[in-house]
Amino acid sequence: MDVPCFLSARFEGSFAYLTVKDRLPQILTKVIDTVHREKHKFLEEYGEDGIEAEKKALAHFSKLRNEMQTDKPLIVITDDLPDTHIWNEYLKYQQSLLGDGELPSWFQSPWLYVECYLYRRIHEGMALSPPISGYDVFKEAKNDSFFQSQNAILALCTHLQELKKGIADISETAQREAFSKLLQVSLWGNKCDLSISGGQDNAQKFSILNSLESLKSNILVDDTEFVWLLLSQKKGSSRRIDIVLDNAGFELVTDFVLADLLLSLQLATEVHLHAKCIPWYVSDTTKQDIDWTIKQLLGSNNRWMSKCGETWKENLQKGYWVYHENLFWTLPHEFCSMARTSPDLYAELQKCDLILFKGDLNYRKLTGDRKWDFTVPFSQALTTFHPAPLCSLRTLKSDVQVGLKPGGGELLTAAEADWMISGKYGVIQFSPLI
Ligand SMILES: O=P(O)(O)OC[C@@]1(O)O[C@H](CO)[C@@H](O)[C@@H]1O
Ligand SMILES: [Mn+2]
Repeated sequence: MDVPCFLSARFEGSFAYLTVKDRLPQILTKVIDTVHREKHKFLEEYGEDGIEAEKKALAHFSKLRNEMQTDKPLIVITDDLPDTHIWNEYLKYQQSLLGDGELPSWFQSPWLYVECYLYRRIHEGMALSPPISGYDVFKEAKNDSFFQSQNAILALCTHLQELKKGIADISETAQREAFSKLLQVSLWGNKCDLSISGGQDNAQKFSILNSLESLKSNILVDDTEFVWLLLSQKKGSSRRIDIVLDNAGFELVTDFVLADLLLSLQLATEVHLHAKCIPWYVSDTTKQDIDWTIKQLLGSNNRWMSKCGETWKENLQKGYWVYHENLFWTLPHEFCSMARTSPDLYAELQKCDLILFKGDLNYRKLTGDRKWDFTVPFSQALTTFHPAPLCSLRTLKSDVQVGLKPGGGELLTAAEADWMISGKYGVIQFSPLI
């Protein structure tokens, strides 16, 4: 099957170009500022070794920023982590795709590759700077985002606990309505992403529940009915739903609330959560973020928030929720390569009854970050990636979108030139197991 070309910064004026030219350097500068500000903590904790390490990391990041801003060739990664060889093999693969003498570079190579490569080089900078290697350069921003979203989190936890009080007696229609509402909350939670904002505050300041009705027209593809039909059949039977998480902070709470409801409505008997192994795309969730978020809720003086914290901690302890970690999620690979490059993960996902993919980067990897026509069916854009029935919950923050009705994309472009990158629109897009 012919597949279109990759999004790339080589297309001047494209969103990829503006990202590599402006936003990624902005994100890297915020990393430099953050590590610089932590100097006194590194001194307190590690003495002079901490200061030397901080200097080494800053030098690494400054060199990295210069390489990116002057479109230098991409270079091998020199730390010695479990995925280093995979990244360096991938660099060779990217080079093999080019003509003689050409080298992969920031503005010429596929956007998906160079953006993922940036975050892996940031991690390299910390890995090469012991004893501060374990410091998450995005932690402060992720924590702030959580603290700025307290009102929205409080409203959501209250909503969930009130709903659960009478959940055993509500009608099938009310159950479907409750599910649909929290699926939309999880979708719009994806707006709170610190990569699109260049690391600037992007927290959820008010209760999202009151906005769902007004946001409905911004859902460009709503396959909730297909998801509901899949899950409402054989309720109570053993069923596994996986959530490939995206951002920490408010979005992570919306995903926990959805995961809680899936169990409470007996739409699932186990929910598996996939987070990132390393700090990624500024606000993506790591295991430390999961533990920190639940601890914050547990310590809340609000009864509903602390109740949620207790339940979610217990779900993880008792195996109703299962945590997974896999290097694949922080590699540059399109998901259609998973069966070949990460067969263990693909086999794991084949055990699922449904996989929920959160966010824009996952959507880009699902569709290969290619410039598909808007009307190409979602299942077709997945090409060979069909481990299980899957649904993307994604707010549009990059210029790739499939599965629209004829003329839909063109109408939106005529009305709002930035409809694919503003985060204003979203999709609940389903693909059955084919
Ligand atoms: O995956 P997320 O958190 O929804 O979004 C990630 C993102 O902000 O980063 C990239 C732009 O730099 C795009 O994929 C998208 O805009
Ligand atoms: Mn993200």
